[in-house]
Amino acid sequence: MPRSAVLQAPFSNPCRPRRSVLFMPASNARALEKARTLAADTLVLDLEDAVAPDAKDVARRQAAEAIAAGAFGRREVAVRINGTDTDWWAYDLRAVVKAGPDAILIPKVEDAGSVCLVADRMLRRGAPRSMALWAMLETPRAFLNADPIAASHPRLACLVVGTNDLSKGLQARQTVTREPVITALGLAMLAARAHGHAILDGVYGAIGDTDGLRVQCEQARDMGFDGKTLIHPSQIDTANAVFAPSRADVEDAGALIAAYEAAAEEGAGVATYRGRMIEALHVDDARRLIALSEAIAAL
Ligand SMILES: CC(C)(COP(=O)(O)OP(=O)(O)OC[C@H]1O[C@@H](n2cnc3c(N)ncnc32)[C@H](O)[C@@H]1OP(=O)(O)O)[C@@H](O)C(=O)NCCC(=O)NCCSC(=O)C[C@H](O)C(=O)O
Ligand SMILES: [Mg+2]
Repeated sequence: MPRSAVLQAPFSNPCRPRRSVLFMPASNARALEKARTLAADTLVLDLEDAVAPDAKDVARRQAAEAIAAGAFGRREVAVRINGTDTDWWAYDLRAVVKAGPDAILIPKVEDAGSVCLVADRMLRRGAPRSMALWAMLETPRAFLNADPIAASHPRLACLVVGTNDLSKGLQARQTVTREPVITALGLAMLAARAHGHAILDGVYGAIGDTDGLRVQCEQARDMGFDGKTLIHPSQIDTANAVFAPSRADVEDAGALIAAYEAAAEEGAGVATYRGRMIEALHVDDARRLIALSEAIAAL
């Protein structure tokens, strides 16, 4: 590959910040209304586990009405439908696809077939090409099948890890630092990036524990996750701060690019910057970081 191509190599989802991805039960009209005022990058209107069986009809209707009414500004809006092992998911799609969410999130995906099943039904319901499909990995089998799931369909754009259901399935304890699920997080991360997808971390259930939330956000950011799924508005600021490049990060990235370009002018393919070896790959990463920072600023 010529060096110019390396320097401008594409990277996954360069311009869509997903630092904070807030779930809310679509049966909760107050939460749907409040979401329009919150600083979350993405909203997930839940039709699945946060909605009681008796409230599924109301939730579907409210989700569709809220999306059709709009006023979500630049926030991305996804709908989590019920799993393909239920009687509800097809009704969910029938209600919400025509309202035009940005994405449909399928919970408890265990194989490529269920992604294709939902994708086919979305097509039949008239979903535009721009409507993405996201898949939640939440069971031991899902993480073992992460690669075929990630490769399953061109509409698939994002993986989301469900660490509550995973911990249940593993009979693992939920700890702040997550050693019991770190292998699964790594498998999901490998599969997402191998196929150019975004990837979001699981929720942190201790709503008042900002320190614990920050630890998990920093861990996820360092692993490469794009952001964290959240359950309460009080968690948004922490996720937004941790997953955004700092001003110092952006300045450092700009200086690194300048140092590399100066060395490249001299015909070198490798240089040193602040005592570190830098190559074209570091320039790609610096460009990604700057692009993310600019996209956040544009919000
Ligand atoms: C957990 C909650 C039920 C708590 O609700 P509540 O008691 O109403 O909280 P507060 O009184 O502190 O709320 C303060 C105000 O904020 C609004 N609010 C609260 N939560 C949300 C929200 N998620 N989105 C939007 N707005 C929200 C309240 O309405 C109050 O507003 P105001 O009237 O102005 O005072 C509740 O937070 C909640 O339902 N959270 C989301 C639960 C959910 O969606 N769960 C599903 C996702 S979890 C998951 O996916 C796990 C995964 O599957 C896995 O396996 O790991
Ligand atoms: Mg779950």
